Amino acid sequence: MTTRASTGTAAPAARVQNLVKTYGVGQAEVRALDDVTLDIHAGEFTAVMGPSGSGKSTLMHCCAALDRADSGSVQIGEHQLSGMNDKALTRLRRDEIGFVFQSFNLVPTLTAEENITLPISIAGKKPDRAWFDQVIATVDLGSRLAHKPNELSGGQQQRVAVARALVSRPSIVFADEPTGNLDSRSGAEVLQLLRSSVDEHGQTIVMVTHDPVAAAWTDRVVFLADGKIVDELRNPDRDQILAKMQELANEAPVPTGPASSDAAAPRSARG
Ligand SMILES: Nc1ncnc2c1ncn2[C@@H]1O[C@H](COP(=O)(O)OP(=O)(O)OP(=O)(O)O)[C@@H](O)[C@H]1O
Repeated sequence: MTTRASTGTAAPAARVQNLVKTYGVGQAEVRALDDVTLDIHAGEFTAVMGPSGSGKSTLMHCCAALDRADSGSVQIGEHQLSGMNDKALTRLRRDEIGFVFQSFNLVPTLTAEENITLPISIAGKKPDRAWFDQVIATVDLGSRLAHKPNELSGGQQQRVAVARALVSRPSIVFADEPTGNLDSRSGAEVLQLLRSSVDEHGQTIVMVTHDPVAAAWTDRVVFLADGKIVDELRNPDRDQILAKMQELANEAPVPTGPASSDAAAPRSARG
């Protein structure tokens, strides 16, 4: 693993304050985010972990301007999301935010290279050739750039997706379970790529993951439980992360209501 990035002292890449998001009403109401306050430091690789249903995806979607919270605020760089209309949010997502999804989300009819340059083409811009070449070199796809997604392995496809996220030089990249569909070797290649984009290019990355091995590649792991930030670890190793996850699973309230062997199982067993 490469050297860790130093702790950011600059303005945060993202600032979340008192964020609340509920789904449903009345008896069915779920408080997916319950007063979350969090700074994402620029130039760091941050993991978000927590039991299933703890609010990780909701937090990610609200931060990435894919969903709106009920109250509280999200700031990406200098941009305060709450005051922005849909058009401005679309522009913000295009210009400032990169996404990597668990399912790669590549366009099957385009080559790897065309997929990588697609967001720039859609924005009506030309790729900065020097930066494009650097990204391609980091992704290490060699002669595979002319291949279509179905001619690439899962790991190669995800590296294309990471390159696509990086090529427009977003101020922040959100990765939702980026290694969730990969075997451990391909997953490690993708994590190495994310890590080196932080170390070598100062990229800011936030990654949701269930996997302690993946989280051990990051600078900081933030833990969510029941919609709240409950802890964080800095430069953790896999065992520390595992221990923290176990602790959270043990602390999870035992659900009340009709007895059911499945519902009574610890959260870790259900997730
Ligand atoms: N569209 C929705 N409608 C109703 N409830 C929702 C919706 N999306 C999420 N929830 C609920 O909000 C809570 C948080 O969900 P979220 O998907 O953010 O959790 P998560 O930590 O990402 O879970 P997982 O690890 O299983 O993906 C859960 O109780 C979930 O059931």
